[in-house]
Amino acid sequence: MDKIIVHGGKRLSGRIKVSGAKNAVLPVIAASILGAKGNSMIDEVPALDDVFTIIQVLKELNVEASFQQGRITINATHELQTEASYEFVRKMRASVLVMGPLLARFGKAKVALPGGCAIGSRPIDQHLKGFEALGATVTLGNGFIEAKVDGRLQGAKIYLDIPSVGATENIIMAAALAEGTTVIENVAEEPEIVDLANYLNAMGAKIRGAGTGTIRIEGVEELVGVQHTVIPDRIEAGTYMIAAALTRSNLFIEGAIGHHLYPLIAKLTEMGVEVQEQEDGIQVNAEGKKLKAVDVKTLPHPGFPTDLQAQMLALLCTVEGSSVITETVFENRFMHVEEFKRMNADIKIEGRSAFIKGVTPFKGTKVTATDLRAGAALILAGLVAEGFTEVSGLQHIDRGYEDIVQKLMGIGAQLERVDAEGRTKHFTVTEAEVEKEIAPALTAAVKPSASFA
Ligand SMILES: CC(=O)N[C@H]1[C@@H](OP(=O)(O)OP(=O)(O)OC[C@H]2O[C@@H](n3ccc(=O)[nH]c3=O)[C@H](O)[C@@H]2O)O[C@H](CO)[C@@H](O)[C@@H]1O
Ligand SMILES: C=C(OP(=O)(O)O)C(=O)O
Repeated sequence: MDKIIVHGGKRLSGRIKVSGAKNAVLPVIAASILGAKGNSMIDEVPALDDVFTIIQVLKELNVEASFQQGRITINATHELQTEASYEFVRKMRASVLVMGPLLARFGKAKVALPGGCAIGSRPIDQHLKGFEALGATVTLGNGFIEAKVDGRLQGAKIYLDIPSVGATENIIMAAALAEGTTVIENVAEEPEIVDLANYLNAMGAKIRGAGTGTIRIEGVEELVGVQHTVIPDRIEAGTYMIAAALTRSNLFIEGAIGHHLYPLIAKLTEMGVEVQEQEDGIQVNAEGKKLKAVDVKTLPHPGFPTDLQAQMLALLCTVEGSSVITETVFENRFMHVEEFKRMNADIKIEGRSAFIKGVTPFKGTKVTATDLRAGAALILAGLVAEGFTEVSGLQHIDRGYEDIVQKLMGIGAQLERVDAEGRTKHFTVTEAEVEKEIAPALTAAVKPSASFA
């Protein structure tokens, strides 16, 4: 298995470019299933394992999809299969997002039950409650969930118990083709929901209120494929903003949108980091600054994102004093704490809170990414650690960070990716490599992994 070896102690400087958002592109690709006419063309698509997985899911459904030069072209105009196998849902929970579009367009969808994962049990009851409210019959058995409706789904009033991102996405995709009006209350307000609604509206849907707590959808009879450019990845951007703070550097995060990152900007500012929003990105300057300890509580947007919790924890270890991070979104998202302790961190977990005592002089050692963001956070800690930090578990990082090694090297970090024999892997995911490495994987009907490993 590959590893990333980070040589700590290098000051970072310059510009780092943000890729298209993983969490926006996945629902957008799933929504392309709704295009009964024409091709969908999705631009700024990052070359990530999760993207390759969702393309494989679509191919399994008989959708035509190709990925070239950051653009995915999708044709879903013909009759499709309506079953998504465990193979893919197990690999990536977001595969469950094909359920709403399949149910809306073909009146049936069967998707493997996702099961638990490293950050929590992650049920999908709110998705299913939404489908049922729209008139579908939902049954569970043999590890699958099946939803069926005779004729069209019917518009309904739905209240989500939790503002779930996935449930909001699945239900708006289903309701887009329902007969009549659907009003969903207590929905997720994340920027990725707005991006999905913009894409669906361009396809011909009538969705209002995305980005607020209530979404109203007038169902239409048909949607057509269109071009759409995915928003920049606010979590990747936030990870690099935290990298600037953690290494006490001055970095420009190209493409980052301030409006999507206010909870992080507020915390960094509170800590004493200089953050300046500019037209084409965000400047983050922590050079020569003595940063302050702060408390952080993760919440649904516009609260502090759980997907930046591990990275923030790494940063707070480098600050003098006591900080508390409270994780309210996922019940088990502190698995990385044990790995940070291996690097010398002084952290105690009590219930849903991590009590951090700084300053930690991080020491390089062997650590394992327990999930995607934990992996990125360990790399960040490695940037300031004494000696070498060897991060394994890269299958998590490959799900969500495009070219992380090359990008960090571009701003002065010293790190490399090595294979099991210790040979350096020099690659940027160039278009040629996407074609060479990924295209064959996409043509295989079912392939366990499309990673580079
Ligand atoms: C692909 C994608 O976009 N993933 C993001 C999405 O995940 P995802 O859409 O899975 O996250 P949700 O917003 O659905 O989950 C939030 C919380 O609600 C619970 N829940 C969710 C649905 C449900 O039916 N019942 C239920 O109890 C979950 O277990 C969790 O505790 O939002 C999360 C919260 O911002 C992010 O961490 C993920 O990166
Ligand atoms: C938790 C994440 O993703 P997913 O919902 O796909 O597991 C994430 O992006 O940090």
